[in-house]
Amino acid sequence: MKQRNNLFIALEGIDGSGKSTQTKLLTDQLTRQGHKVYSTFEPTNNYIGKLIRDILKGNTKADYRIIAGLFVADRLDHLLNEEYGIVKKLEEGFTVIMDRYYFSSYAYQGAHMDIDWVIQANAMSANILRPDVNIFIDVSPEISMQRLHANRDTIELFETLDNLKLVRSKYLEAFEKLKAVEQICTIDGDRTPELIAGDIWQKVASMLT
Ligand SMILES: Nc1ncnc2c1ncn2[C@@H]1O[C@H](COP(=O)(O)OP(=O)(O)OP(=O)(O)O)[C@@H](O)[C@H]1O
Ligand SMILES: Cc1cn([C@H]2C[C@H](O)[C@@H](COP(=O)(O)O)O2)c(=O)[nH]c1=O
Repeated sequence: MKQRNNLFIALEGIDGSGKSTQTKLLTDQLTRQGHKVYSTFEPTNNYIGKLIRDILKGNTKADYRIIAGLFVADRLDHLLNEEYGIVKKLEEGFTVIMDRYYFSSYAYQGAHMDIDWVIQANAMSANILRPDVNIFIDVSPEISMQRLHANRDTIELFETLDNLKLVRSKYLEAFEKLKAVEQICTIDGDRTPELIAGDIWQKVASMLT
């Protein structure tokens, strides 16, 4: 197994699976251990990400193919931007934690169009940077919907029970298709944040020098 001091970690899961919660817990843990950490997310808050969020809220209408293309463009900017790009952050020695990366496109856009097309459309990002590990927080869609309704006033475009069931199945399909080239670690997310964080830390610690 590759052991390095700064890693590129992608956290994946359906809406409400606890990615933001676990990003924070992992950031705190790594920081306590003396690592420089850059935590970030997709869709970004930059110019393309803002347009995507407008579409997700229902304020702007767009065809699914256009949404898929916007995620690809947002991702390339997120990788390559000279100011905030992840490639630069890794070169500077940061461990980068991503709340969603290209497996989110495979699962969410793959739920509405040919998954192989979505994988092809993201090939440039995969060639630039493949995560050292994709951590999939696997939560049942029913639990995830309960969490979203308990904690949010608004529900976005993809956040229905039927869609989240479909998205979860597309994550599993994408992992199966790409298991030869991707590092995938599945964590049972139907538990307390502390237990989930413990398992994530065990995986990450095993990859550090
Ligand atoms: N293991 C857990 N058990 C119970 N509640 C949780 C757990 N993890 C997170 N939550 C709560 O569920 C809600 C969603 O969590 P969080 O925002 O971390 O998920 P997310 O995957 O980032 O969501 P989204 O994809 O919608 O941004 C939050 O209110 C959070 O406090
Ligand atoms: C990166 C990415 C995200 N999405 C979807 C998944 C969520 O429903 C929204 C917003 O993400 P958040 O974590 O809830 O803030 O965007 C997607 O469809 N495709 C993607 O590539």
